[in-house]
Amino acid sequence: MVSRVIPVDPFDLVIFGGTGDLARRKILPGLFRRFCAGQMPDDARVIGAARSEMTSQDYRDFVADAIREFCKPASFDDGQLEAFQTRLDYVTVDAKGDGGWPELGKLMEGRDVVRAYYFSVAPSLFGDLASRLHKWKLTSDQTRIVVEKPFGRDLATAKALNASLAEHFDEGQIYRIDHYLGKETVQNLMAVRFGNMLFEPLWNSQYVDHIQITVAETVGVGGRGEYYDRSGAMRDMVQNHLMQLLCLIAMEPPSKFDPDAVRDEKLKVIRALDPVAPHHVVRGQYDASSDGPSYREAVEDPRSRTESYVAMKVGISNWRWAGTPFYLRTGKRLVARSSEITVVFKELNHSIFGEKQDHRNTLSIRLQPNEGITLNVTIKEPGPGGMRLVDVPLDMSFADALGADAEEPPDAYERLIMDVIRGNQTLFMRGDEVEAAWAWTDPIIAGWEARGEVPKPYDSGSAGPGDAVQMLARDTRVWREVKP
Ligand SMILES: NC(=O)C1=CN([C@@H]2O[C@H](COP(=O)(O)OP(=O)(O)OC[C@H]3O[C@@H](n4cnc5c(N)ncnc54)[C@H](OP(=O)(O)O)[C@@H]3O)[C@@H](O)[C@H]2O)C=CC1
Ligand SMILES: O=C1O[C@H](COP(=O)(O)O)[C@@H](O)[C@H](O)[C@H]1O
Repeated sequence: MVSRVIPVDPFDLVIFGGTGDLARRKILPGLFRRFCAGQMPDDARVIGAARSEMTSQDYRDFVADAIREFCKPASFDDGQLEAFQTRLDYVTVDAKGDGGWPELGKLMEGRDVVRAYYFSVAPSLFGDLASRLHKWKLTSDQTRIVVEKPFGRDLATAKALNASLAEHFDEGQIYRIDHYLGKETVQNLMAVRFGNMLFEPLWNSQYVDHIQITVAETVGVGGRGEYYDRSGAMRDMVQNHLMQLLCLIAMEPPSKFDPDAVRDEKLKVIRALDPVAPHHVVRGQYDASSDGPSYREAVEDPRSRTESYVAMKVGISNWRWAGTPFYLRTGKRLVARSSEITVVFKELNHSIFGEKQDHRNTLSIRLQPNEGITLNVTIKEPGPGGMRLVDVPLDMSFADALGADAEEPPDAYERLIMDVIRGNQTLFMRGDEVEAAWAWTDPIIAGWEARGEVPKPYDSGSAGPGDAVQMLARDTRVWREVKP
């Protein structure tokens, strides 16, 4: 397969928080992979910025260490790494003070290139960075800012953040990252829905019984306990990643694949979400196991009421989906790392084969691992046993289908950063979308707090709390098995 690398314009990318965890694990290795793929023009530079005192040479060494640690072994050679290092600079900058800003300005002076500022710092610094970029005249029409999650912790804080960014930047310059939108299969979801005749006519409550969205993780909260315990699965995963998946699966076809057409349709879905009744939500918290501490041990709070798991039944009140439930679940320390969306079609209303069997078509879109799509269809059981029906998968793994020599798809962060440089906002959240998502999430969280709800314990390495199974059983449905 011929590799298709679409070149981007020359750029200066300043990473505020260039020494942090996200920069080391995702942003810098991602940029290096794009460099190796030939997508970084000669006149493109990456500038790390943080409070730590270091020289540009120190930073080049720091980045090389990060790349050696987080890029797949043997996927590059030292020559490539040395060439990438020549594109790196570093400035000591304090987001809360004036130190370092003139030096940053000097470094960027006189360069007629795209300017992108990646805010990879704590959200409390986003407003400081925006106003100091403005104060030190480091912005122009060519400027873009990339804002990490979490984008607020509720509607009020998200509105305040939108307002503070809007003081200095137009909406067209603000790139709110949701890295799930950069995943290969998430974009494939749109290709499958809107690039085929086959599915769209059946994509509604007349033919779809229900839809399941699962994002299961094996990892716990790790070193991010302090942040996570203030957030929980609802704020950390549902309000953003699962909400985006729900939007893409449920939205109307946009008139074209452009940023506002797509984001308008997603917004309509969020605004059509029903309020969620308390008995349609299950919250869980993982227990200790032989290979790891309990949630409460991990966050060092023996009474924490924060959920590491949430499952919910969601309704969409619009013409297409009224009556079709969407079941969402996500959690940490589960049995497998497995993210998938499954569309479960209705049973046939009459069987000509004279036997009543539960045969349903399902379409599963696997996000990770083993990205691909499986369509379950009913056929005759092979052999002389008469007309007995059996369900078989039509399975397509993208890796197999595209061939062993297919180029490995860019990871979510590298794809999204290149979209920032290109000025393409399709895979980024618009301010009104984020606010609408919080407006739906806030009352659910407020209800838990008002009722003093304690999450249900679940075994690490399990599929989550039994109550989530009961929630579907009440609807005579079952969750898909969580398997790697
Ligand atoms: N890590 C992850 O997996 C994920 C992180 N995120 C988000 O990304 C952002 C960064 O997270 P993460 O990298 O984990 O955080 P870290 O705490 O690891 O890094 C924070 C960075 O900010 C710098 N910094 C802190 N204070 C200032 C300041 N006053 N002025 C300038 N720089 C400052 C730090 O460097 P120094 O101390 O030298 O100034 C460091 O480079 C956060 O918004 C987080 O929510 C989102 C998803 C996943
Ligand atoms: O944003 C986040 O996502 C990760 C899961 O991302 P994935 O790409 O590994 O599926 C999650 O672990 C983290 O808590 C959350 O902040």
